[in-house]
Amino acid sequence: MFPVSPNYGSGCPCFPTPCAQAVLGSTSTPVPCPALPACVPPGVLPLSRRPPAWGRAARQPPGLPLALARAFSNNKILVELDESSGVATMKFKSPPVNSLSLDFLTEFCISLEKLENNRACRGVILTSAIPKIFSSGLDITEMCGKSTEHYAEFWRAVQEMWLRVYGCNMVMIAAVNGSSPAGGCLIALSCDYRIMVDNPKFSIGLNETQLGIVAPFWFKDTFVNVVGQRIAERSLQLGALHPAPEALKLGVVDELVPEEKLQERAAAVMAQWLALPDHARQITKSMMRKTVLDRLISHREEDIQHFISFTSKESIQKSLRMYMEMLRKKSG
Ligand SMILES: CC/C=C\C/C=C\C/C=C\C=C\CC(=O)SCCNC(=O)CCNC(=O)[C@H](O)C(C)(C)COP(=O)(O)OP(=O)(O)OC[C@H]1O[C@@H](n2cnc3c(N)ncnc32)[C@H](O)[C@@H]1OP(=O)(O)O
Repeated sequence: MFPVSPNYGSGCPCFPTPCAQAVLGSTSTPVPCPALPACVPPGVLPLSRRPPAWGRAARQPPGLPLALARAFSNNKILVELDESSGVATMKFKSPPVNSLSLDFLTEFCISLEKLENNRACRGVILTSAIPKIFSSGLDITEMCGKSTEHYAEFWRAVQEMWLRVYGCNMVMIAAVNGSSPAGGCLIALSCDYRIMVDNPKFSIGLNETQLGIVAPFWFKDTFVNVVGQRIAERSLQLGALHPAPEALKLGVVDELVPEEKLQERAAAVMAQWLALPDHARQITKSMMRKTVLDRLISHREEDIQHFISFTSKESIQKSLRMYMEMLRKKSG
């Protein structure tokens, strides 16, 4: 099996099965995937790939089986698309706590890409099928006692997930029906709108410092863009997990609803957002988020190296092991 071009990634339409041009020949001269010129920054879909579909859901592209368009589920995420509204729901169902493992992240990116490539889909609601938990954030076991190659692969997948959600042209709504620390909070923050269940037992925030680790700059940028510099600075330094009512006050989430109203409310908010012309909303979104996206895109490899050297430090490994031990003691 030949290696693929360094430009190859899930931004290519042929991902995850590289087309002939994406594969490096024995000369190992990088040959980019032919679809790449159409892909603006890697990991972010260009506006031109999504035709405007304002006012109605566009038709299903020919050749795609209808059943696939309506619902598909691999393992850890259930995806349902309502073609009449153009709204898909991605329901996380990876027990016990929807932690963001490499497998989860890979499935997440493939599922979102399928929806992006489906003209019938204009908006996505992210939610959880696990009671009381939206997502417990990055799977800590992926960052403990593994090889540097594994850390690189894992971190690239985390970056890819963020680039895809934050750079997504579709309307993204987080229906947060449980606790959402760290990476789980990042997913919600990367959406266009956040609705959380009104339950003070559910909390949300970037609690990395509590684990003895540091939220990467693009986590921080995303947070600052939602809540502003002062709230982000205090919350990040303290590694605060905000109970739902406090999260609302600080602007971490946009509204709270009773649990039984969550899906209905998410659908209503989605309908409001989809009432706007796609092209105007998409260009505005891209304009608001471009600087932050570009920062990671242009420093992606450096960020991976940074993650590897940070995570490989014995002191960081020790902190992560102690944290996992604390979780195990609490649960058992
Ligand atoms: C300068 C900087 C440069 C570079 C950047 C470098 C580094 C930055 C790196 C990383 C950034 C990371 C962001 C993250 O997302 S880290 C993950 C943070 N997550 C958490 O802190 C959440 C921890 N979990 C909990 O608080 C709770 O589990 C809960 C509230 C989500 C759910 O509580 P429950 O009581 O319902 O469930 P538990 O009994 O606690 O857990 C069940 C089971 O699941 C295991 N588990 C929980 N969370 C995780 C996780 N995130 N990863 C892996 N495993 C997890 C827990 O241990 C239990 O397992 P056992 O049943 O005991 O085996």
